[in-house]
Amino acid sequence: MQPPLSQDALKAQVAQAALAYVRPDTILGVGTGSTVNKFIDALAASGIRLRGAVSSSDATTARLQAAGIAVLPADQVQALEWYIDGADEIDGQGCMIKGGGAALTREKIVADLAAKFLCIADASKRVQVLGTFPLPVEVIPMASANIIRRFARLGGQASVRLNPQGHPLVTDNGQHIVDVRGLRITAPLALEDEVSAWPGVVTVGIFAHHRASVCLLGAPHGVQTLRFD
Ligand SMILES: O=C(CO)[C@H](O)[C@H](O)COP(=O)(O)O
Repeated sequence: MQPPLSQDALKAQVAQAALAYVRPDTILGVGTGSTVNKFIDALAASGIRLRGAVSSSDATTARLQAAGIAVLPADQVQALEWYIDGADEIDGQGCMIKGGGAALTREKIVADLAAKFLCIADASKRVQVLGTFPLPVEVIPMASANIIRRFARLGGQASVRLNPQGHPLVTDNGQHIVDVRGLRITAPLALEDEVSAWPGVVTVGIFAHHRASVCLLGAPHGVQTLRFD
């Protein structure tokens, strides 16, 4: 009997499958994370030539450039057909929690440029209700204590994310991340709207307004395609 595929192998599988959505000579929005890294590697090895990519983080920019893919500034691109990114959780409507890699703000900005969002994830990310994964929120540091209190009133336990040195993690945008545990997100659109309106919130990691159009889910029996439009 074959040993079960590792999470890493499942990510590699969906990264490879995502190549079918890449049209040569177009501009692609590219997310952030270990699954996307595998996608960038697969794209580089595929020989598919892009006009360029719009990147969602400094880490992705570096990886794209190392792969010989031109990175175009987001403010010089009017529209994209596809944005390709991973997720920390995805529900049955294609709504997602994102931001485990602290790149949620630029991810949402690039996703907003795109007509369609292709989510690539291993099967462990598929959930019935969002919220087991701590919800990341990018915040302006002076607002974090108040935002933590606001989440407590909603029943969530929030804390500022620390870097390996024990200091608040600083995002590519110079801000902090608050991670919220204990929320059962049954109405993702409403919660995205509510938290987005709080003073000092830069971006909440609920992607309901920018939910996935298609999700390629890596499972032991192969890649499953979920369509949400
Ligand atoms: O939102 C993200 C980064 O901010 C990532 O898409 C998310 O954390 C999934 O990452 P991975 O592909 O490493 O599992």
